[in-house]
Amino acid sequence: MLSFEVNGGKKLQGEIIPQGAKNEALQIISAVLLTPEKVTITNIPDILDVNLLIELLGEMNVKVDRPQRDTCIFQADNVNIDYLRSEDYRKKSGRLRGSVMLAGPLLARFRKAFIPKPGGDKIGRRRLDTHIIGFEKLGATFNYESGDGFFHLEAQNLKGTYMLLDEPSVTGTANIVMAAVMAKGTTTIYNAACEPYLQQLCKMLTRMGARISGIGSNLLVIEGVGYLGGTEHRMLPDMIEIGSFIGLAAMTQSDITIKNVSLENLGVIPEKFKQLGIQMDFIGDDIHVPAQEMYEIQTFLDGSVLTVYDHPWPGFTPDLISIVLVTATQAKGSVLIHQKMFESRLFFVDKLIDMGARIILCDPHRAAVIGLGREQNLRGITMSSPDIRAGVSLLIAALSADGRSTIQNIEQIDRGYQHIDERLRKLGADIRRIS
Ligand SMILES: CC(=O)N[C@H]1[C@@H](OP(=O)(O)OP(=O)(O)OC[C@H]2O[C@@H](n3ccc(=O)[nH]c3=O)[C@H](O)[C@@H]2O)O[C@H](CO)[C@@H](O)[C@@H]1O
Ligand SMILES: C=C(OP(=O)(O)O)C(=O)O
Repeated sequence: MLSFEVNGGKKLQGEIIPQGAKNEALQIISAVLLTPEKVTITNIPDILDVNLLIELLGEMNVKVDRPQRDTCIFQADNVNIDYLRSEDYRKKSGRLRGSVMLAGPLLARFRKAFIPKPGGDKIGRRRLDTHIIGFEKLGATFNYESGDGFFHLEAQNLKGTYMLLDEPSVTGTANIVMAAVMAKGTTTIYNAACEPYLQQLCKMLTRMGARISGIGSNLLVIEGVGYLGGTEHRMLPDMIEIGSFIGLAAMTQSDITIKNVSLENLGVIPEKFKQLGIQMDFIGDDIHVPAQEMYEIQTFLDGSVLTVYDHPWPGFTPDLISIVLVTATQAKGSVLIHQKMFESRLFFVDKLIDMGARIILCDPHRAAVIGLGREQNLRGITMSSPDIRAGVSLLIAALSADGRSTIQNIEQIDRGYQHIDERLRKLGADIRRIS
């Protein structure tokens, strides 16, 4: 098990370029299965989850040429579907959430798919109902085999229909969209998720020949087409990494410029960090976070305590709730953090409390943070990273803390943050990867 050893308390300085977006990459790379032609994808993040998905495609006989680390040329002209029934596939795909999105394109193109119990963060119940019910509405039949733990899906003909999703599931919407692009007739998806990840997917599919309207909204209308062709696609910068770097800069009193952030695709993210009192300058498409001694959490207009909660896009993403929480521990003032979507994502606060943070975990979904206002620094400790975003939050805490911290189980962090130790060292951090 790998760990990070961090000597905290150093002020960082410099520029950092965000990686390509993890959650977009998982959708986009799954979509290459929709065509036998070449698809070139750039700005691919070099992270565990994405590399594993690329490996899975390779095992399925998809040709993968990686001329540079951030660029892949895929060609799915001779796909081996049988691999999907193998023990190897079950094991590997069970290590990431994104593998579930292979099902939509496989159904669309090969009329059958298998979904093993997907992996990803253990942050609460993560059901697949939206995916499966959506596929069923398009005409697929499924059966769950408890013996092998697979959902088996089949569809002789996929037929467009109207559907109102029970919740705007991100991967669920992506899956249904990919299944519907080659269905017969018109599919209308209401209560669709509309994160930039999905907007990017729909734009890519459109370039491949799909006919999709309503992109960016929660009402997608898809006219099925008979064939999709090759294309090129460039991933947006990872908005979760960008938010993480804003929190990191404020918490460690660092002067950091986050380059090429694609501000227009960040939604309310900068605003939420502003509500914590963090000063930012927007220079072209860069965000400059100047070194700041103090940041003071705003109140609501009537003077009541601020609440930061997650909500489907264009609301605030649940993937930045842990980062906001840790950043608030050194602010002046108080905030209630409400993680509505996932029920096991806030338990990491016990480690922050051990480090000296003032936090009351009200219940699994809510934590009240009473900012220390730099009256005292956090103390370095040994801790383990329970999930990807909690892991980075603990890393931010460790970088700001007095003394040495050890963060174990950093595979969780490596799932989604590219070469994070190297990149932080370039900013002046004292961080080492140890085994
Ligand atoms: C690979 C990938 O893209 N992962 C992201 C994706 O996961 P994923 O697509 O798995 O997450 P879903 O959007 O399906 O939903 C996540 C959870 O939130 C609940 N839920 C969802 C919508 C809603 O309106 N109310 C609600 O309570 C669901 O029941 C589920 O438990 O979206 C999540 C929610 O943004 C992110 O945390 C994950 O990083
Ligand atoms: C929860 C996350 O990822 P996944 O859905 O891949 O587990 C995340 O990126 O914060």
